[in-house]
Amino acid sequence: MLELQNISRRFGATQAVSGVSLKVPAGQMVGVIGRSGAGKSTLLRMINRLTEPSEGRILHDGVDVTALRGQSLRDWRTRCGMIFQQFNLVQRLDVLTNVLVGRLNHRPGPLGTLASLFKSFPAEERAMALMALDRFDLADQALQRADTLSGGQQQRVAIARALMQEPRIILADEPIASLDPRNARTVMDALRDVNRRDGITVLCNLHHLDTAREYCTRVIAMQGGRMMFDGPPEGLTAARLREIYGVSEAEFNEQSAMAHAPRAAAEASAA
Ligand SMILES: Nc1ncnc2c1ncn2[C@@H]1O[C@H](COP(=O)(O)OP(=O)(O)OP(=O)(O)O)[C@@H](O)[C@H]1O
Repeated sequence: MLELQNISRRFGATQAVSGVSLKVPAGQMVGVIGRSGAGKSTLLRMINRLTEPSEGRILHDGVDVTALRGQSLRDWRTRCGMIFQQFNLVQRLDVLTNVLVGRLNHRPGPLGTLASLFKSFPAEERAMALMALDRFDLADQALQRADTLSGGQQQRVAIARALMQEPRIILADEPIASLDPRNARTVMDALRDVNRRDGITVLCNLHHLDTAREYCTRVIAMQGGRMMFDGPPEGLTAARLREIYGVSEAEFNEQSAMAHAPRAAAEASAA
């Protein structure tokens, strides 16, 4: 169980997240929706402590995550895989090595350079990485450079890399905001697969309510740093959505798409 107790974060005069409390039982797939600037990224980043909360506590299975330091904080970050909008792969390295990078936190001692590392991964870790790639139909691309893949493929490599951490939770920060609809679907399918087959809790920032509705059993709607709704997607009716955002669902989706239009367009032309 992941529990956020009255979590807030300020950046100067900006209240990015304001007094959010929620409990997420293990194995849920939760969609966090909201417009650009609503506080979605800050909320997720506080969970693995990439961003420090200004106030409040985060507990995981009773452990106070907000108090962790040093190795125990690194261990917590290993248990919380993070997926970013821009994939964050090492572009010049091959796909398999990128996936193996997810294993680095599991080994003590100095790391050496990434390129020279490959040979030092034990055969079982290399097999584990290949299986993770195969599961997302990427085994044939294992030895290609990461920058030769489409955005959807790169994001699935990032999910495979996160799986190598053997996480309990995956935090996906706008994982499909840069992708065209076809690639977006393959990435959401991959996240659903790790949620259902591996029982990994998934928290996923999304712009479109229809994606949350299709993939998530629980939706959290953020607006101005506050959590305005927390419940099953069918509870977020047209009337409730208008109450929160002052617009229809079509207008909400359109505004969200426009906020990320340049990135999505660049991705579509690169694919
Ligand atoms: N490091 C930072 N320094 C200053 N302000 C920040 C920082 N990170 C976020 N903010 C501000 O906090 C607010 C919430 O930002 P956040 O990125 O969490 O929103 P979001 O809902 O994820 O938006 P988007 O969909 O555009 O990613 C915004 O006003 C943003 O400008």
